[in-house]
Amino acid sequence: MAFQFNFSIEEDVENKLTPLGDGTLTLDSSKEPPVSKSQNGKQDRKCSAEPSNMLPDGFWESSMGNAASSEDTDNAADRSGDREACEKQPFLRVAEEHVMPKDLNKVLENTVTEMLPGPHVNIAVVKTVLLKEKFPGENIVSRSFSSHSDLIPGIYEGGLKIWECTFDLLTYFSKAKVRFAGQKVLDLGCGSGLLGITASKGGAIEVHFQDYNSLVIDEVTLPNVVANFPLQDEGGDVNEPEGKRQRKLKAARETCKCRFFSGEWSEFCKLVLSEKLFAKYDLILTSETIYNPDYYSALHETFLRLLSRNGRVLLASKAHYFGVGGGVHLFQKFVEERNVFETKTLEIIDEGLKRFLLEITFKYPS
Ligand SMILES: C[S@@+](CC[C@H](N)C(=O)[O-])C[C@H]1O[C@@H](n2cnc3c(N)ncnc32)[C@H](O)[C@@H]1O
Repeated sequence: MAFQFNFSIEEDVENKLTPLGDGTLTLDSSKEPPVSKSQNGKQDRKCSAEPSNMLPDGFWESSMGNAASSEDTDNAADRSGDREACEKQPFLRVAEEHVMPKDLNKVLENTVTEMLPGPHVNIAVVKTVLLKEKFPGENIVSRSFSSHSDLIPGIYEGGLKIWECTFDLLTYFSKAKVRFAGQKVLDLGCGSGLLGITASKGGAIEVHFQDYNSLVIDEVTLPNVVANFPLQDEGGDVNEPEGKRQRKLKAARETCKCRFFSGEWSEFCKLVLSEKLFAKYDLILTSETIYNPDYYSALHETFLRLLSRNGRVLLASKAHYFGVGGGVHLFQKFVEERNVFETKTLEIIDEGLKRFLLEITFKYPS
């Protein structure tokens, strides 16, 4: 199955892309093993804030503004400490919460919405047109295009497009009649956010979306969520038919129960755990997030710290990721060695590139 892009880039921008230097990896494992362009297959990971030359002016500041508005003073102080620590350790991209904009129509500006093809009925996907004026200079989109890579470790982790294991999990949800009702769900490494959106539509009480890149959250995840719960109150027309009013209320409730975070996993953990009333997740959904063995420790720690004792992780992955070296068996071995969780194979999809669906639960639930 070919990967489906849910963004496009203005032609003019594409024409002006300049080739990148070392450090990019291609993960298009559906055809042939990709080539690592760097000598050691890696690039120094950059710290916290998007490097200023990769984002539009004011982009970082605006997401900082969002974060500040959602945190109390103590937490904000903690976070600034995190930022300093992060500046010293260039491995951690600091986590931020992205607040849902009040005017949801703005979120869908310059986008075209389509229904997801195939058996995954009822999910709208936004095709985002990333305009040159909005993202001047170099950014993760142009870097991804210019380097012909699906990710740039530590800079762009692949969330701009929908990866095929997402479709495997969506299919599994319907086949296995996975229940979301009443659950607190995390879509970890969400990209398009289709897993979390499905959970929300299925009655989850709260859904959190996390992606490494703030651009992905703002330009892909959030628009997709809004496109799936599009109605909002436009001023409370008293003559509005009851049915329409009820639908608006329902849509508003759906969007309210979603929260959005960007940042590296251990930073994300710190951010959510800093909330006094944080309740752990009943269900963590995660697709194509075990490609890089360097991240296994942070991922395992995230499950450990954020999953409720009786909760479960549903993880979808290719058997092996050429070029980066991760894959199902390596990750299962890593989990076994830590002896905290057990993994169960739910399904093996053996068409094209072999893919796995795993369930991960605590070995000793309380
Ligand atoms: C290959 S993409 C998959 C996106 C999406 N789940 C899908 O299936 O379409 C991997 C995702 O994992 C997240 N990710 C990978 N490594 C991460 C890390 N160390 N910290 C935080 N997020 C990470 C990225 O945000 C990215 O969206």
